[in-house]
Amino acid sequence: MTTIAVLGAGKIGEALLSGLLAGGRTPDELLFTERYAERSAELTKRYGVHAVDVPTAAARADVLVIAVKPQDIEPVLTELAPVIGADRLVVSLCAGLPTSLFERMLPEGIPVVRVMPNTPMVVGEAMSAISAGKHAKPEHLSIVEDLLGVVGKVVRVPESQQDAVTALSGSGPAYFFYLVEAMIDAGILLGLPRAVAEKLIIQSAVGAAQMLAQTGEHPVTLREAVTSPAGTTIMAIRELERHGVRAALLAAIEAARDRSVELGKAHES
Ligand SMILES: NC(=O)C1=CN([C@@H]2O[C@H](COP(=O)(O)OP(=O)(O)OC[C@H]3O[C@@H](n4cnc5c(N)ncnc54)[C@H](O)[C@@H]3O)[C@@H](O)[C@H]2O)C=CC1
Ligand SMILES: O=C(O)[C@@H]1CCC=N1
Repeated sequence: MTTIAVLGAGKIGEALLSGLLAGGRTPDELLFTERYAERSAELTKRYGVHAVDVPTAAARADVLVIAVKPQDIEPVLTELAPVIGADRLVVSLCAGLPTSLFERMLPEGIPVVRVMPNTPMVVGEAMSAISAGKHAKPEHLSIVEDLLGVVGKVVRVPESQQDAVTALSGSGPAYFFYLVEAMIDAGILLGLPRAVAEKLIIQSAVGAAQMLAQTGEHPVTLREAVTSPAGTTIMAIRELERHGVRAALLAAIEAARDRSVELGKAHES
């Protein structure tokens, strides 16, 4: 039985714990550490998973998943370094932080796998990209693939691509939520009751996502099928182009990539 400890059970840490439980893991295979006692109590009540301190997590868990904010990484690694055994696997979910930071702060030879997941983990639909650090072997990548395969899809990427991945799929759900929020507002503008607008847009988003996932058709083909000559859709597309929505997305995702690079640089020695 592989025991997994999540160090820092905030939004993504909780998403992982709940996704693993929904995927068939039992609470006794999972542990977490948390800075705030109130948060620990809340998670234990909700999931039956126990909060421990870092030495206990290092002693009992085979896989230590680090899910604190990048800005909070150093105290966690300082606490972990003296207590971690050589047979443990460290998995970082932290945006921007290179595996070299973990390798530098932890004892020599500890395998580290960098992961960029996303929050659809809570419904078993995460997209996670994984990269091996210098001491991580193919079997370590396989362990992480098996672990995250329970909560969604997993791809392997070179670590040099992780900042781009972070901007695309790590932050990606937020862009879709933003779009949905704006489209619901448009429904309100057109006089629909909020509940109706929400239902229309959420189901349209689910349907469109399922079509993308299941048909294998290119998004352009799917969009063209909705866009009738001199119809309604092309009038909306013209406005989206006029307002530079495509260019805004390119610039937005580039800015997210740049921020990921910057978060990593803040911890360079
Ligand atoms: N939220 C998201 O959609 C995603 C987040 N990530 C990454 O996951 C990490 C966590 O992000 P969130 O969950 O959004 O942040 P969060 O702030 O919700 O969670 C971080 C948790 O770590 C705890 N913490 C901080 N220092 C600690 C310490 N020394 N010991 C124990 N617990 C400690 C905090 O109390 C908090 O509950 C970040 O590095 C972020 O880049 C990655 C992919 C997606
Ligand atoms: O916004 C952030 O920094 C984190 C990383 C990817 C998604 N959320």
